[in-house]
Amino acid sequence: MRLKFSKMHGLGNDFVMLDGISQRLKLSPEKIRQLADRHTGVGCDQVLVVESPRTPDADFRYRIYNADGGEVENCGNGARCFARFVRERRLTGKKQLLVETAAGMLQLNLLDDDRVSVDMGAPVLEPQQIPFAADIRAETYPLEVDGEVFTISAVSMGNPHAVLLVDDVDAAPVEELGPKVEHHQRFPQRVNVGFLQIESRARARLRVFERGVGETRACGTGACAAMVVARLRDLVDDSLEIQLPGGILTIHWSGPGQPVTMTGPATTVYHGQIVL
Ligand SMILES: N[C@H](CCC[C@H](N)C(=O)O)C(=O)O
Repeated sequence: MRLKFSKMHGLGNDFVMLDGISQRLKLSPEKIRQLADRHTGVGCDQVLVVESPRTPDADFRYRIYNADGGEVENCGNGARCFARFVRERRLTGKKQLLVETAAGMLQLNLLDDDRVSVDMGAPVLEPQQIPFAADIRAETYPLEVDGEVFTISAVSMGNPHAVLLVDDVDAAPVEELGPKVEHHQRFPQRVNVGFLQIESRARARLRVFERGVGETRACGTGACAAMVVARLRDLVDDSLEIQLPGGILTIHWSGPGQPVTMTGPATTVYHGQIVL
C-alpha cells in the first residue's frame, strides 16, 4: 500500500498526518506501529487520520493512533496540526472548523498569528468516567507504586490523565515513575502521566509520559489536564502559560463545566510517500 502523508508537529509532539478522504486507508495496529517506528518507518508519537464526518454539522472526523498502535480519544497538539493540514491540503477554506473525535466535538480556530486555538471541551472528573478506580471524586488520591504512596489527581480530557505536582520538573522521575503509573491497575485503560511544577499563578512547567508512547516533547491534552488540576486546587488563575520541553501552550479554563481552551503552534515539516 503506497501512502501519501505529511509529517507535522505541535511543539515537538510529532505526527504522521494521513488524508483518509482522498486515499482509502486500511490501517491495522501493526501498520500504525510500522508508520510510527523511528527506524523502519516515518517515525512519530501519533498517527492522525482525516476522515469525512459522520454527523451533518461537523466539517471532518479525525482519528488518533498512538505509536503502540492503539486508537485513543483525543490529542490536543494533533488537533492544531489537523487544522493546518486540512487547510494546506485545500480540503477546506474555513478558518473555524468543527471536528468529530472519539472524545466528542472539537471547535478549532486558525488564528491570524498562525497559531491554532482549540476548544477542548469540558474536563471530566468523575472517577468512573476517567476511568480511575476510586470510591468518590476527590481533588487528590493516594496511589501506591512499589510500596511508595504518591499523591495524584485524575481527570479526563476525553483521554485519561494522572497529574503529579513536583518541585522541579527537571528532577522529576518521569522515566522511572511514568510507565508504572501508566500501567497502574487503578487505570483500566492505562493513563497519560503529567509532572507539573507551578511557578506562579500564571506560569507552570510540565513534562508528560504519554500512554502508549512514552515521554513526548509536548502534550496538549496533558497541558489541559494540568490546568484543570492546578485551578481546582486554586494554585493558578483562569489563564496559564505552560512551558513544556518543546515550547509554550496557553491554556484558559474558567471552572467546572466550562470548556478548556488551548492555543499554540502547528508546524508542517515535510510531505512524503511511504510503501507499507
Ligand atoms: N500528544 C497528545 C496526547 C495524546 C494522548 C495519548 N497518548 C493517549 O493515549 O491519550 C496531545 O497533544 O494531547
